[in-house]
Amino acid sequence: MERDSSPSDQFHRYKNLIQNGDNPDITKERQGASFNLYNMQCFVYENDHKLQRRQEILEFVESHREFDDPVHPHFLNRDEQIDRATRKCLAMVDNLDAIDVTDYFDEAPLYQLLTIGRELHCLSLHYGMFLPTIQVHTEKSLILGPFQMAASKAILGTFAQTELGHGSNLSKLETTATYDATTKEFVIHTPTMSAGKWWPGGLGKSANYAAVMAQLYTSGESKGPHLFMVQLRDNAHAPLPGVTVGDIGPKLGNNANDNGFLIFDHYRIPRRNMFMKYSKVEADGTYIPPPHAKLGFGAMVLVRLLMIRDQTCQLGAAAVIAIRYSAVRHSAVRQGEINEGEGEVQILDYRTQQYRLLPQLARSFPSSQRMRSRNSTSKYVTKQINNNANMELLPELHALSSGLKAVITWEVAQGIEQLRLSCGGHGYSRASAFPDMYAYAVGGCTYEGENIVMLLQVARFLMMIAKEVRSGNPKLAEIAEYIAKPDAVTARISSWKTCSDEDIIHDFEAVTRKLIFATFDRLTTLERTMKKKEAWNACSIDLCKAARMHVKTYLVKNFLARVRTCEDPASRTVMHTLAKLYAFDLISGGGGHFMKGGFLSEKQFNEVQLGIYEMLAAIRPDSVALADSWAISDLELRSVLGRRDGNVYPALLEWAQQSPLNQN
Ligand SMILES: CCCCCCCCCCCCCCCCCC(=O)SCCNC(=O)CCNC(=O)[C@H](O)C(C)(C)COP(=O)(O)OP(=O)(O)OC[C@H]1O[C@@H](n2cnc3c(N)ncnc32)[C@H](O)[C@@H]1OP(=O)(O)O
Ligand SMILES: Cc1cc2nc3c(=O)[nH]c(=O)nc-3n(C[C@H](O)[C@H](O)[C@H](O)COP(=O)(O)OP(=O)(O)OC[C@H]3O[C@@H](n4cnc5c(N)ncnc54)[C@H](O)[C@@H]3O)c2cc1C
Repeated sequence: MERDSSPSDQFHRYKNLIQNGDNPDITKERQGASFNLYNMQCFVYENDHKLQRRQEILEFVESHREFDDPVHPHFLNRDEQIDRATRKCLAMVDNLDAIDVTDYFDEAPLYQLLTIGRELHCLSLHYGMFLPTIQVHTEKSLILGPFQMAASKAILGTFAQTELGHGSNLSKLETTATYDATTKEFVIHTPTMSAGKWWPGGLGKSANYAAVMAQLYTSGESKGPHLFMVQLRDNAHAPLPGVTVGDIGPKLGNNANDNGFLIFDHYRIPRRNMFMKYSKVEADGTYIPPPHAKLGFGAMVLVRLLMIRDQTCQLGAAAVIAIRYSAVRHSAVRQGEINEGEGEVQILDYRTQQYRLLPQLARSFPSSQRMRSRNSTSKYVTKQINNNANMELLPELHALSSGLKAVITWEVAQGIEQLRLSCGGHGYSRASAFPDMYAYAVGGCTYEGENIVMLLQVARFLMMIAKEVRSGNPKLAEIAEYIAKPDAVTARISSWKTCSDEDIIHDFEAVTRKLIFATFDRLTTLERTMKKKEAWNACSIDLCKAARMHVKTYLVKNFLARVRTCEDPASRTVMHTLAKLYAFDLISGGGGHFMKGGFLSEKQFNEVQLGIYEMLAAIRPDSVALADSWAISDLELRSVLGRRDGNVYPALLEWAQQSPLNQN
């Protein structure tokens, strides 16, 4: 169809009307901050070295043309998305010298975000689970070969555990690995349709190897799920005889990843392909059990820890976008004026808007920071296990990683949705980045352990502690010491300005303790008339509530403790208010638990509510600077709404220009 002027011409006419330079509102916000941004950023990232590394990695990526996107990824179809991600992955791993590849918590995820964006891709499982599985589960004397092959990409692997019929319940996986002592091989087989592997990332097209979880049978006996290194494709990348493999189709998000299915037909692998660091099958078929039954699940524990940090950063990025946008957006209708006649206001000035934004911003800080010390805990535990077969800390680490994974992924997904809503219509556009962020984050509620299933693992740990405390002989892990403290009758919380950190912690601990023991009592009462598993099922909603509260208490305590380490007084003051807002918001949301039995009085509850309103007002002038303290570049953010310069409207027009529908 002929037109007088193309959409592109019209666009350029608009664009010329728009002035260069940062949006004046956002500049004003920055100038009004009560703290020094650099000091705050150093606190957020622990030290200036980490901050400097962020900048160096950004500059490296920006200066390499192979990381450019000729077409904006939002406008690609699935094949093109996979091609793009694969091209980027190759460029990424060809330049690994740019980062410390062992830094899985900071440098590696940042590098990946800058090069590819928020996507699980064809190498996510290779780096995220296959390499860690080799590291954690291969005997020291044998590790070099497979590790070097995997590290150099001579082999590309995935982690194939979930099946069509079973994902959470690992004990019921159906794929079998039957040892044949005559040929010294394992026979890997898919005995039923529901035993087909389903979901592994990178399996559909990319991987040629997999760490496969299968039920081990040796000398005619079942020994439970074990891991095996299995080659799937030949040198020409065709599936090997006995292997059927393919892509499972499009999903809610992460569509650049070729999640796949896998069926084995009596497929043989050498005996040494069993990962034998902890459990073994000797040549004659003798089985040697591991020092701890659950060591085989170690790679999952590590990835849960990685996810906690990764997901929290998504919430941080979402808060940055929504806060910056709220600073440059004015409400367009007359009713929007707070004081009639004084003109339009920034939407950031609405108290309801602050209530949508600032608790999410607060939520994004504690878990990201704690993960730095969790990283050292996990290293410590791994060392203990490797050196002394000391398993004492394993249950604590399992409970903690499962609980944090469940609570944080849920809060991140909910938070991103709340922040999307706070941006009105533009939040619904993919240009905002919210849809991709949400699709990425919500996947984390399911993979690496479905959240309810994970909470129930925490509850197992808590019920065991409660039983020990009641028996008067507790051996308490550090994270559970508070469970043995004496009962508290009344809450200590008061006005946000006067109540101390100790008061807040006292109340959180007391409420969580009550919840744990109330659940424990209900469970033990039910167990008198029901089978144990039936009683557990009947109690499971309360068990999840107690587990959630335990994790939230942990997060509140750690946020407050971390704020105390901030050396810059101005930054500490703002962060302290943010930490209190975080705690008060949790109390307000969980009011039922706090007010039960009159623990928190109505007067105190009102003070909590009022405190929230006052803290929102107190943080408001610093909100853009607090968003900036995440030190996220535009390349990392990938959001038109969250641009650092605040020039949202021309950027939206420019982004829309790339729609293929505007090309003819
Ligand atoms: C440049 C490079 C760039 C690199 C960037 C890097 C960034 C990476 C980012 C990450 C990307 C990765 C993406 C990942 C994608 C998803 C992958 C998957 O989903 S994969 C698939 C993920 N799939 C899943 O996650 C499946 C989830 N399901 C499970 O994990 C298990 O079935 C279960 C835990 C639920 C039950 O276990 P089960 O044994 O069946 O049953 P019981 O309940 O009877 O428990 C008995 C006892 O065992 C105990 N215990 C249990 N586990 C552990 C442990 N780990 N430890 C210690 N203890 C443990 C438990 O406490 C209990 O103790 P007690 O009370 O008796 O004392
Ligand atoms: C994006 C994505 C990527 C993935 N990547 C991989 C991968 O690379 N490799 C891999 O092996 N897997 C992968 N998975 C699979 C993932 O690990 C599983 O989906 C997950 O572990 C949940 O298992 P399920 O799907 O069987 O859910 P189910 O266990 O069937 O859960 C369904 C419902 O049942 C409930 N439920 C289940 N068990 C219990 C219980 N004991 N008590 C109470 N409620 C229960 C759950 O809470 C949930 O509400 C991926 C999944 C996704 C979404």
